Amino acid sequence: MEQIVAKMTNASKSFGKQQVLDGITLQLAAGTILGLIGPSGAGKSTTIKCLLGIEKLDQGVVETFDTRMPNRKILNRIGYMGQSDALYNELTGKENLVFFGQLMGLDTKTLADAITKNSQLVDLTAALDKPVNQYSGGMKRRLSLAITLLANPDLLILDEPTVGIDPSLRVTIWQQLRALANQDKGIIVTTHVMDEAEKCDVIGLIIEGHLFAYGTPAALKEQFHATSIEEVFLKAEVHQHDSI
Ligand SMILES: Nc1ncnc2c1ncn2[C@@H]1O[C@H](COP(=O)(O)OP(=O)(O)OP(=O)(O)O)[C@@H](O)[C@H]1O
Repeated sequence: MEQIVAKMTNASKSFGKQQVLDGITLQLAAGTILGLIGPSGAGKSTTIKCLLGIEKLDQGVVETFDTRMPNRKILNRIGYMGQSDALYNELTGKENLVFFGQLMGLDTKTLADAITKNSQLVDLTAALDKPVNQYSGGMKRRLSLAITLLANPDLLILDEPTVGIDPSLRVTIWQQLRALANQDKGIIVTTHVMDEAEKCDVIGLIIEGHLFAYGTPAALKEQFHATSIEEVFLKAEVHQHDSI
């Protein structure tokens, strides 16, 4: 039976008078990648912040690893990479990796191995001794991703992980995400890149706080009579505006 790693049921959330999430229900199975797509401001980041317990739902339930969130004990099984890079700019890339790895409680040997492996993955090995304030935006993004992967979490939640990363490295990173999924990790990714969405097992299309469409890329293309997820996205936006 498939193991459900994260589950959100009937989630609603407002900021002041603005309803940002309206009755969102979705789930993530171990070994799969769920991609959240939608226009800017649709509610993707808020959805994942609610999954993590960083934001509190007004209504609905979130469970990860069969535990109702928020729950601190579960957090060490989750790797989260937000949209802004929370890095120490005065420290080098390596010092950042060591600092965050120690915070995660990794022992010296495990941490050293994880730093070697994940720095290679994001192609930062040669830049590890530079201070982060000399990094480009894409390099900071890659360092954040390496930090997120250090503790080998069972659930990865990545908010636009490939922004500022060039196409060839994007391909490598997606190959690695697929390899992690093949090791039974659950992965949630938000993206504005539609060919990345095509690589997901399941896509959730969020428009104005509603889960407007949800299913495999093939199912969504069939539902919208589209040949690509980009076309699904464009048609869905038109549908949404017609229905207002
Ligand atoms: N802490 C907050 N306080 C007030 N409003 C917020 C807060 N966080 C998000 N919002 C609003 O909620 C809406 C959804 O934001 P969210 O960041 O979830 O969108 P998104 O789909 O991730 O957008 P993007 O693709 O641009 O990252 C937006 O209108 C945003 O301005």
